[in-house]
Parts: sequence; C-alpha cells; structure tokens
Amino acid sequence: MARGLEGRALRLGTRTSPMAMGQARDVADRIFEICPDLDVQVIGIETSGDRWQGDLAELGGKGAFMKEIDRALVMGVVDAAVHCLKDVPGDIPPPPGTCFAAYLERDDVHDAVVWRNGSPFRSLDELPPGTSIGTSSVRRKAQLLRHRPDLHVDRIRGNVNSRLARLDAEHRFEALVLAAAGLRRIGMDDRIGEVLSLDVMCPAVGAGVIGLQCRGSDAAVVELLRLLDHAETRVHVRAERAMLHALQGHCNSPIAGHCHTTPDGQLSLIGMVFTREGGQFAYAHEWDTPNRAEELGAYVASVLGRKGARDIIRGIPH
Ligand SMILES: NCc1[nH]cc(CCC(=O)O)c1CC(=O)O
Repeated sequence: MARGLEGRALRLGTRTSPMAMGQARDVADRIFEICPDLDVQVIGIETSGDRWQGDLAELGGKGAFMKEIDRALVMGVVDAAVHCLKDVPGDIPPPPGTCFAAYLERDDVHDAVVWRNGSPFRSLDELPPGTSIGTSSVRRKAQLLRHRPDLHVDRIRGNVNSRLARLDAEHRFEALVLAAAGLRRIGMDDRIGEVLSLDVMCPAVGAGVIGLQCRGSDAAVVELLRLLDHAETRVHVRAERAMLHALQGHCNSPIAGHCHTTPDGQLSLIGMVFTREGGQFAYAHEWDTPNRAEELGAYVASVLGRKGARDIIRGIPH
C-alpha cells in the first residue's frame, strides 16, 4: 500500500466520453499494478463543453471541458483528474493549489484521415476540388487548407464516437481528420486511413499526452502519481506549453507545436501559427538542451512573434 493512502479510496475524475472513460480506466489499471490494495474508482463528470453542441468559443473555449472537473478536484469530490493535455487551455491558469503530478509517456502525435464508410478515396491528394472534410479543430482546418485550399472544411462537434457515427450516416463529409492516438484509445484503429505526416499536419501542443492533476497539498496522491510520470514527456510538454503560454493564444487560435528529442540528445521545438484559412502562417524551429525546455518554448514564441504570429492571433476573432 502506498504511504498515506491506507483506508482511502483514490477517486479519478474524468469526462464522460468513451475516450476519456477508457483513458481513466487505463490509468486506474496502472495504479492497480503499483498498488493492488488501493481502491481506485473512476468517476465520470459531465462538463459544459460536452453538453454544448455549438461553437466552443461561445462557452469561453476549451476551459469548458475543465471547469466542472476542476471544481470536483478542488472541493475534494475526486482526488485526481485525468486529462488529455491537448484539451487543457494554455491561456487560463489551473486552479490554485492543483498541479500536474504526472504526464504519461506520450502516445502517437499524428493526425489521420478517417474516410466515411464506402468512400472510394485513400489519400487527400486524390480528392476532387470542393470535397467536404469535417473537423472542429481550427489547427487542422488551417493546415488542411494550407495544402488543399480547394477543399471544403467544415465544423463537426461531439465526441469521437458520435462524430464517426455521423460521418457514416449523414454523407455530409467525405472524411474527418482525427488523432490516431484517440482512435486507438476507443478501439477504432481500423478507421485510421491516411496518416498525415508532421510536415502536412503539425500536431497540437500536448498532443498524445495524458496529464494527471491533483491537489498539491495531498502528498500521498502526489507521491503515488509521480510514479507514473515520464520524464522525457514532461520536458517536451514544458517546452510546448511555455511556447503556447507566451503566444497567449486562445481557443480559436490555430497554433501547432511539437517538441522531440533528437538522436544527439537536443530538444527540437517547432511552432506554427496560422490564419484561419491557412493562407498565411508563421513557422519557427529552434533547438536547445533538455534543461532549458521553458527557455526554448519562450524563444520559439518570440521568433514566431517576430515573424508575425502576434498579428495573426490578434486578427482572429474570439
Ligand atoms: N479534442 C479532443 C481530443 N483530445 C485528445 C484527443 C486525442 C488524443 C490526444 O491527442 O491526446 C482528442 C481527439 C482528437 O483530437 O481527435
């Protein structure tokens, strides 16, 4: 038994979508491996972001997926929250007294095309002009249009399972663009079509990373969750999120960022900021040593700023 957790249950709070519940159960299984005596419970919390089917910006952005879970954590209704880091906003500070005690090892960061059932196509390059593609991500829309300005990219919301069901039922879109990692997490690997290269589709900051958040004062839980932390992923997350923070992007800003470690042990960070239709963008790629992740993130943001990123972000309505 982990020190300080005798007689306690560990309640993991998460969103209620199949992906979120699946992720939280995986985290519960990992904790069970370390601590077989601990009673780990997964508690689904419906957030306003999940209930609302309109434009997220009208709800104040991605924070709409956090509010109810933040509250449950701060109030002690749950002991830890399981989040896709990609959905944790960069411009809203986490509630005081909470911390991310662990970042799980990063999963695949690639986005993939998912064709509607019966689609004759196998690659974006084959699509005739005017073909409709569905995504609710401003980052994906901008990059799709950057490569294929002749495509028609439109919004589709809801959790991944319901989006896939609508893709097949409605014939409104030829395909969707979704995270390969997310599709695998819900057991829909077989729907992964063309996997887009990172040059064509630079990932979101924090893509493929699950973060475990808890109350900083809850030493026993902090100590337990720390055992799941992946040091290299944490360094990459620090660099990417320092960049996001310095750019002061909001939920409507098409921002992409990807940090990795090069074979010679350097940190590489790419940052991109796009206009909404992908017609203009700023790009920066810089390197530094792993102990300077935050400095690297701030530096990439400043280079992007010099290349016009701030004007691009300011010009986007939100
Ligand atoms: N915004 C929803 C969301 N949040 C995290 C993932 C996938 C897994 C990840 O990248 O962490 C997804 C689905 C998607 O973008 O297709």
